[in-house]
Amino acid sequence: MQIFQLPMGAPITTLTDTLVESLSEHQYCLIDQCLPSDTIAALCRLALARDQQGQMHQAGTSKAAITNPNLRADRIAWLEADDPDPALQAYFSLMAEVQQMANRHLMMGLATYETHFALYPAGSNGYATHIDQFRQHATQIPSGVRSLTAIIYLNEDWPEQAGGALRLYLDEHHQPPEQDARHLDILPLGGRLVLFLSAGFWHQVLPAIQPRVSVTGWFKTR
Ligand SMILES: O=C(O)CCC(=O)C(=O)O
Ligand SMILES: [Fe+2]
Repeated sequence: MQIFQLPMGAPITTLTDTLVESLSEHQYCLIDQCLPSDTIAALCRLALARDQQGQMHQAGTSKAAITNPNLRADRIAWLEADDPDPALQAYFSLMAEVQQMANRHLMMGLATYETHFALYPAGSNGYATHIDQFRQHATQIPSGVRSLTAIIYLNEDWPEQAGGALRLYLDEHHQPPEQDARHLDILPLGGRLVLFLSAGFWHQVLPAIQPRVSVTGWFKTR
C-alpha cells in the first residue's frame, strides 16, 4: 500500500501529481498530512462539539447499496460549504482543489459535493460491507451519482489494536466480497485523506474500541 506524505506546506503541484497518478493507476489514493495538524484537531473538536450539542443523528443506509442495514453505527452531521468556521473553510478549499484536479487531469466531470462529519462511538460495529454508488448499466451515463469518495480521518492518533480500519476490497465483485478477499486495511489516522472511485470499491469499517471521527464526502457528476 503506497501512502504519500505531503511535506508541510507542500506546493499544490505535489498534491496534483500524487493524486492524478495514484487515482489513474489504482482508482484510489492515500495522502497523509493533507491538512495542517491544528486544522485536523479543530475539525475533530468541532465534530465532537456538534455531537454534544445534539446536532448529529444516526446515519441511515440506502437499501440497494448496503448488505446489512443493521450494521451502520455512525452518527453524522451534514456540512455546508458556506459555514464560516475556519477549519471547515480549509477543508472545503482542499476539496475544491481535489475536484478541480480530478476534472482537469482526469476528466471526471465532478459537479457537486456533499459531506458530513461521522462519529462511530466506542465499541461500535463499524459499517458493513457496501458500495457508495448504485451500479449503473454499462451503457448509462451516470448522472447525479456519487463518483468520487473522499474521507479525512480526524482522530489525532490511532493505535492499530483499536480496530476501526477502513477495509477496501481491491478486486471487482458483483456481490459483497468475503472478509478475506484481497483488501487493504487503512487505519483512520488523523490527517489521512482517502480518495476512491465510489463505484469501484466494496468497503467496510471494522469494529472499533474507541470513538472514531472523520469527515466523509462524495463528489457527484451531474
Ligand atoms: O469512514 C470510513 O472509513 C468509511 C465510511 C463509509 O464507507 C461511508 O460513510 O460510506
Ligand atoms: Fe462508504
